[in-house]
Amino acid sequence: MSLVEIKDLKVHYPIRSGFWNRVTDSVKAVDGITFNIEAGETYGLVGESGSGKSTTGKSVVGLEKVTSGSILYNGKDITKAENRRKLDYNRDVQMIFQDSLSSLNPRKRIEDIIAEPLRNFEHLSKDDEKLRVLQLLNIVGLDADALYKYPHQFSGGQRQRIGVARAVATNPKLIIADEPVSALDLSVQAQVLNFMKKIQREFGISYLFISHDLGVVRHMCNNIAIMNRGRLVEIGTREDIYNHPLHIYTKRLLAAIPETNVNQRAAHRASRLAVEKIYEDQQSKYYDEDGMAYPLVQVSPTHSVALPENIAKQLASQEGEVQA
Ligand SMILES: Nc1ncnc2c1ncn2[C@@H]1O[C@H](COP(=O)(O)OP(=O)(O)OP(=O)(O)O)[C@@H](O)[C@H]1O
Repeated sequence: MSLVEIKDLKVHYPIRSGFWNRVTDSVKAVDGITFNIEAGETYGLVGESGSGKSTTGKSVVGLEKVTSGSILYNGKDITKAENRRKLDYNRDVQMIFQDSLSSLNPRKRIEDIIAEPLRNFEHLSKDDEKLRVLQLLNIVGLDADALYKYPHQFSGGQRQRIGVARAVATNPKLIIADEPVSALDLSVQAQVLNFMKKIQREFGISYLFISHDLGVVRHMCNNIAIMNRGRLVEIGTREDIYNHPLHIYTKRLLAAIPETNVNQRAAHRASRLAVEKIYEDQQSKYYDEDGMAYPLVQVSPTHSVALPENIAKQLASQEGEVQA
């Protein structure tokens, strides 16, 4: 059994219009996605803005009402509030947000911000609580003088590390990290990601790592799902996605990773243009008549792509993949 099993999850937002404010349509933010997260792994959920990643993340933490489908945590469906209560789910599953300035209360000192989940769930003595907060600050590489400061007195990278410390305070099993480093400079990104990895090793945490950037996800994730307009277009291991991408949408995301090596820039630009040309010429091959992704088809034990079966198998064999 996987730690988390997401099965045919749908989150549709009603659109109301007219004098009677009736529901006339819906935004299919998440439209039938299925994937599993194993204990101790980092699972990447990647797609452009608006593809439904945050809605998925919020559904897993229980912040979003699910339209249909299930989210099993240790085998229990946590889309039902009574199961969340029974399982101590709010303690076991935490979230790290992209924007640390607005997700950390500006009027509270760091000591109180990090202690908040402890106060909700652990009920420690004042001394034990302070000791625990100091340990957590230490884990994310911050000094004791941070205790009495406010969020605005820190850099973006430091604030994100405070967000990580707060998220791990209750020893969670799963952390939903929604674009945790997108707002940071490249050098600071690496620092925060390293802290997240260190904490994962120490505490055996699983991450659902949400990002629009396949470049960031590469060094973090064992398995990756690519999301496009509420559906999954490709699922695979890191090797499958980076070395044998099959869907044009995945190839476009890969081509969008900035090239840092100056000598490679011309070649990188040429391959990006080539991918864009394939996208323009062959879009209809990759999407159904409504412009939506097809259901996923398995092409190897670890790799699935959203294409008609014959095309999926043909592309996979061109890539030299073992067929399921
Ligand atoms: N509360 C809401 N009511 C109506 N539509 C919503 C709501 N929340 C999200 N949406 C819509 O659902 C779709 C998916 O949004 P979501 O925020 O999950 O995407 P995302 O991939 O996380 O993008 P971003 O990285 O920009 O947040 C978008 O079209 C968005 O406008």
